Amino acid sequence: MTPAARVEAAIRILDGIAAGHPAEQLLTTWGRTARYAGSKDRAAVRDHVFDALRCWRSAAAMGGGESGRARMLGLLRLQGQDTAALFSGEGHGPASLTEAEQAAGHASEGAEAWDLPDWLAAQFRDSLGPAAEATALALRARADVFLRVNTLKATLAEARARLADEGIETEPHPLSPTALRVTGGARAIARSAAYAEGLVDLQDAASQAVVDMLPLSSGLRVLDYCAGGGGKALAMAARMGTGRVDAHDAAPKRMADLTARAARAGAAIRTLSSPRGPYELVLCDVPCSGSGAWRRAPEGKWRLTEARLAEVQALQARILDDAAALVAPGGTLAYATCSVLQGENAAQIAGFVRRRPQWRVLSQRQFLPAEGGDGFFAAIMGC
Ligand SMILES: C[S@@+](CC[C@H](N)C(=O)[O-])C[C@H]1O[C@@H](n2cnc3c(N)ncnc32)[C@H](O)[C@@H]1O
Repeated sequence: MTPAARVEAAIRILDGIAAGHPAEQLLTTWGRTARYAGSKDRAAVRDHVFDALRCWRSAAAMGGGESGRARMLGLLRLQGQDTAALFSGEGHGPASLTEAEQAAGHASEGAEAWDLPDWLAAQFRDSLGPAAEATALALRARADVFLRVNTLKATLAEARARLADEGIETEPHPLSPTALRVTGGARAIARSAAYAEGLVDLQDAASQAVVDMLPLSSGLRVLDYCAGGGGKALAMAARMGTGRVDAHDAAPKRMADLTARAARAGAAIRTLSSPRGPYELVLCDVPCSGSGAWRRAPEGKWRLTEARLAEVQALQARILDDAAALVAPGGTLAYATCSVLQGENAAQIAGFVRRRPQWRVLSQRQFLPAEGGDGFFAAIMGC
């Protein structure tokens, strides 16, 4: 495909997103029909679509309209690309720019420049104060790819060397002693032997840093109460060395791959449908707005509503109450979100200790995207 044809494909997908269809679904459908598209074409179209989702408002402003065509035009202008060459009507690309399109478009200000809906920009300001702007702007850019070195199988140096042999370049990252930032060859990770043999796993650096905060040691009875795909359960098992982690999720299907992932990693993880306790440590990595991870999943910015956020916050409080009942006397309850919003983070924890005064907060930390990883929050509580 020509660069212009890739732009045309992205325009059609952006129109589908504006009509309410999920981006992943539209990309899959396009991929099935576009048999002429090679892997580089698919990656380029995907990048256009996700770049536009990250900059949905500012791209529309810069392109002078809300159609897929206007947003793509605005995005390319923001990126400093030659829009006349890409909108020339040639090479299966979009039709030439009209005079009106050439004259339209403006630079953004306020919530538009932050690429957030107005109500969320206000939440960012209330939650993050002086860090709000930098956080919003960081979420407009692509995320780095991070690996977690599985210390059950390799040291950091061994993993880096094995990855380098397969053309994957990495560097350590200050957020976690197990984190490697991928600086080259990211597309080769999934088919690399280092990955297949369980030396490394894909996991954001701040997600790893959350696990680093947990008081883990081998022999502890540990439960990951909201295990999902098991990223944190696997990291916990690695930290514990010989210990075992119990994993639970209200939607057990989400743990479907966990047994195979644990086997690959050499980690002892048992999935349970109704954990009984007591446990010395229970982690609740709760469902959340995902606002800290909007670089990776930018559609969330535009699909989240105030009503949905309130529902999620109520669910987080219920999960905390349920999980607390599984902790042994003197044990630890840990809470994590990939959110930067106060109502899901410090305010949620303040509400919990008000409801359950026997619990006290031992530590809590907000990780922001400006530190390199996703935005995460973690609180460790003891009773
Ligand atoms: C943020 S995700 C977990 C991600 C996972 N810990 C990881 O690191 O890969 C939150 C999970 O909580 C689960 N969940 C939702 N409601 C729950 C509940 N009431 N009890 C336990 N898990 C719940 C969801 O199904 C989802 O898999």
